[in-house]
Amino acid sequence: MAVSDLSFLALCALLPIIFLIFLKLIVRPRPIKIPIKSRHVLITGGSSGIGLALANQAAAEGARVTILARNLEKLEEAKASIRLSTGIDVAIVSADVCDFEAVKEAVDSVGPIDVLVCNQGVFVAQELENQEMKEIRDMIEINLIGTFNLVKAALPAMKSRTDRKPVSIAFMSSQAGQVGIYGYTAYSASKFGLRGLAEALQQEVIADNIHVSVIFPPDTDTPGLAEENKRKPRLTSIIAASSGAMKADEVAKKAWSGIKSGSFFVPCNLEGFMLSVATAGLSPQRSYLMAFVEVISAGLMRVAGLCFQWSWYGSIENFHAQHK
Ligand SMILES: NC(=O)C1=CN([C@@H]2O[C@H](COP(=O)(O)OP(=O)(O)OC[C@H]3O[C@@H](n4cnc5c(N)ncnc54)[C@H](OP(=O)(O)O)[C@@H]3O)[C@@H](O)[C@H]2O)C=CC1
Ligand SMILES: CCCCCCCCCCCCCCCC(=O)[C@@H](N)CO
Repeated sequence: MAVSDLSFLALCALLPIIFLIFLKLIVRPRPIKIPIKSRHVLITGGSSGIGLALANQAAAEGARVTILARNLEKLEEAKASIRLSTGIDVAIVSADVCDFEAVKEAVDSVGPIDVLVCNQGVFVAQELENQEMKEIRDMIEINLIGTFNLVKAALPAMKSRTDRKPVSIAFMSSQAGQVGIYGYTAYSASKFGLRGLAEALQQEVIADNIHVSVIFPPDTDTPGLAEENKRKPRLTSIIAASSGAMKADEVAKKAWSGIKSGSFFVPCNLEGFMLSVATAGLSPQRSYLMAFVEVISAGLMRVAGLCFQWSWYGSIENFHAQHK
């Protein structure tokens, strides 16, 4: 092999390293750890499904947990089930996230929060044409406006805490908050909204050492999903099946590991990882490695995304052909 060939090879090997150094200069660094042991964690929608799994795991890790939801009986049941599995008592508080005054009162009554997980949510899959305005309003009100109410109520105390330890605000979005899916016009709008809220909020609160995370789960086995499945458009199920379903415990595990490392995007499975890379846009990124993966695979991920779209539009076409 000639010397020039060797130096060319060496350059090829060096390029990624040079590129990583360049990324290190432009990506704002600081790996971070947000411990939850002995800290106060408020989980909304903590009486069922993913929220209950989040509460269970946080309690097991030694966090002081409060769960918030509307129905007091369901909250009591959740509290009893967490005690049964962990031997630990969580605090419960009943409030409707749509009512700002009630949220403020609830948040003030539970004391300063270190980790706020806005997980409450409702979902009814239906073509926009067939969906009631009431269902559309509920999804926007509970999933999006309710989250604004929570952040507005909790932020003042979070900002004025005296220790400067890192704290977190996390939002439960959905893979349907990264890509629009048939049957989810209102739901996707509410979940895409959370991303906008999160991106802007992160810039506003970074100086207070508050770290924002957005979690994007696929279909997850919960009471909410069982209810949704009773009347789901066939095409919604077909398209959503592109991403493998998960158990609530698995989603909670991914969510906690993302929140604790201060990750902005928290995908939950392989498809979710691909989706997060494909939709990285101008989202913040604190991991050089992930930034590197995003940059070098951007083109390829666009191709993969187009293949998915191609297959989804194929399913839609087939469906209409069969139902003419
Ligand atoms: N399951 C899935 O397939 C997926 C779910 N997600 C998201 O994860 C989150 C949790 O979903 P999941 O566990 O399935 O839902 P569940 O329906 O099982 O639980 C929803 C929780 O939210 C609470 N809640 C609903 N409305 C309000 C309200 N107005 N004020 C306060 N609390 C409220 C419920 O309690 P109560 O009714 O008593 O108020 C309950 O605790 C949602 O944001 C959902 O969009 C994301 C992707 C997939
Ligand atoms: C670049 C390649 C990316 C490939 C992956 C594409 C997969 C998209 C699947 C979207 C599934 C949406 C599920 C919504 C779940 C949900 O929120 C409801 N159950 C209501 O809660």
